[in-house]
Amino acid sequence: MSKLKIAVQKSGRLHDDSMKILKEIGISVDNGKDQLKASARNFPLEVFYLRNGDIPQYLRDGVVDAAIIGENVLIEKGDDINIVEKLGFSKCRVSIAVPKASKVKSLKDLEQKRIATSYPNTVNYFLDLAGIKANLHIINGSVEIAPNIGLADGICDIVSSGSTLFKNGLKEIEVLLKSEAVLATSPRISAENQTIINKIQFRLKSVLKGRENKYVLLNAPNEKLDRIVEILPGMNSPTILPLVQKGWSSLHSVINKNDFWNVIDELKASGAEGILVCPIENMVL
Ligand SMILES: Nc1ncnc2c1ncn2[C@@H]1O[C@H](COP(=O)(O)OP(=O)(O)OP(=O)(O)O)[C@@H](O)[C@H]1O
Ligand SMILES: O=P(O)(O)OC[C@H]1O[C@H](OP(=O)(O)OP(=O)(O)O)[C@H](O)[C@@H]1O
Ligand SMILES: [Mg+2]
Repeated sequence: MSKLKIAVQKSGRLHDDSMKILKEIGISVDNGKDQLKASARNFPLEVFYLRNGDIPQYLRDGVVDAAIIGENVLIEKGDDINIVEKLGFSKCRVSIAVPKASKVKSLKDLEQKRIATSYPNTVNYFLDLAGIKANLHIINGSVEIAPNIGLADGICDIVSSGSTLFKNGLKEIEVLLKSEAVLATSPRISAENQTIINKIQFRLKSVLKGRENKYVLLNAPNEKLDRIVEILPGMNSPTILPLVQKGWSSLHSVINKNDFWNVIDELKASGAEGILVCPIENMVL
């Protein structure tokens, strides 16, 4: 039986969450700190632990069939690679930043300026769109230091909290793109391995949907139930079961985790008691 070869970052920001999501979809693999390859124990899958930046080439060549990778790296190096599913972790943006005192306010002001970056294709794409010509200095790390040492007038790099920019006296002037970890596939994937990816995608959707929602249980007097049902924007009609205590019922519903905090006060004011909110592991739709 064919095994799907999937690349996961060997170490770095994507590694732990990538292994965690594989585990959450029921695939057990040895963690790769000291090894480059591992087989799943209960699924036709082989994991290759690789550098994030090398993965687009491996996908293109068909050396691996699929990968968990930062979307920003695919935009930079893999525009022919298919994104199957966004995974909701390692969220960041790729932005242009300049020293706080700089007069550069937008892409337009970068004409003939020096920009340090590890993302030359991305920067060039956006500069071309804006009709701007600038000089790129390609460096592989510590990009934020470049303006301070006189190497560049601005930078293009990953921003998340913004603290690295802040510590280096830089301000973000333009967000070029937003990124998160994604499941991507090789253009050379076989039909047989595509069916394995389809299974993985189905499981991922169930886990990701579960993460977005909470299972809510509460008790309420029967005469208050209609109002409470109105407040709860449930997936389907909620389940209502009678309690031993006469005139009271227990109500169960699935609710978006963000919506829950918006309605909690109203639920209490409408007579809901003993409210329990539980995580959902999987939501199969
Ligand atoms: N500060 C951050 N916050 C959130 N996500 C980030 C951040 N920095 C990077 N990422 C995301 O995580 C990915 C991996 O980043 P990391 O710094 O671990 O590796 P790398 O140096 O890009 O890759 P390599 O594995 O090739 O050494 C990036 O491509 C990006 O998608
Ligand atoms: O906005 P922030 O939350 O400060 O995050 C942004 C920083 O995170 C990344 O570096 P990382 O820590 O991955 O170091 P690296 O350059 O060694 O990859 C990125 O290259 C930025 O420098
Ligand atoms: Mg990094």
